[in-house]
Amino acid sequence: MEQGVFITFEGPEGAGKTTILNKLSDVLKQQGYNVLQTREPGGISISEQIREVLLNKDNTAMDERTEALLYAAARRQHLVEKVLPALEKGYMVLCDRFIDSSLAYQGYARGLGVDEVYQINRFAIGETMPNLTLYFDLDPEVGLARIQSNGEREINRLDLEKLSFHEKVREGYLMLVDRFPERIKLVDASAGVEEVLADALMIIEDYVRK
Ligand SMILES: Nc1ncnc2c1ncn2[C@@H]1O[C@H](COP(=O)(O)OP(=O)(O)OP(=O)(O)O)[C@@H](O)[C@H]1O
Ligand SMILES: Cc1cn([C@H]2C[C@H](O)[C@@H](COP(=O)(O)O)O2)c(=O)[nH]c1=O
Repeated sequence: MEQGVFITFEGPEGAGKTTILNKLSDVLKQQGYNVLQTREPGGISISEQIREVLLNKDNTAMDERTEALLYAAARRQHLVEKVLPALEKGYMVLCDRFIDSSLAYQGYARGLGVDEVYQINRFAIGETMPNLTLYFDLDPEVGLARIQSNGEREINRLDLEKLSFHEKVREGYLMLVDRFPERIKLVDASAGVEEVLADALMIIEDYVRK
């Protein structure tokens, strides 16, 4: 059977990844694709349990390397239990965050080192990298304000980091866009939802047409 396509969605807090992912899923299903929508950290029971530990606001004592290792562990389990079987069945897998989150948040913003964090993730994911990554670029102040005005979105441990941390996350992502221009495509997430959706859809359609 034909191998599927693995597409990941990245960006700082409140950039609109989940909003656009939900809409893209519907559009792509209507176009006839078998779509699996999932997220990191989480997506399956073990990884959702790790997510609770990672994002719990009370876990202020969490060491930075512990954090990086827990994200990688959640990623491994999610990959083998959910993502790889779907790709083997030919699905288009749309995943809210993947390795680039670890590179931007733990590697760059926490200062653990992008190459070091890449190495522990290679142990977790082996050769599996996304075919395509959409990076939703937004001023973190705007993203955090969006989250605060959304009454349904719980504020988590990472959201509570200083603005300077979130600015470094964005810097980290922009560095990754420069480093992997073939795989990572930038979407201007400051536009309205319909415009962002159209841009994201165009990037995916361009990719699958090739
Ligand atoms: N283009 C947009 N313009 C204005 N508001 C938006 C836009 N996209 C999403 N929002 C709103 O911003 C908030 C955050 O959106 P969403 O949850 O999709 O972001 P996210 O990138 O998944 O965030 P996080 O990764 O931090 O959970 C929501 O209230 C959503 O309705
Ligand atoms: C996968 C991954 C995620 N993070 C951070 C990014 C966010 O602050 C949270 C996840 O919350 P979301 O509402 O689902 O976006 O976790 C990270 O720091 N490192 C990672 O690898």
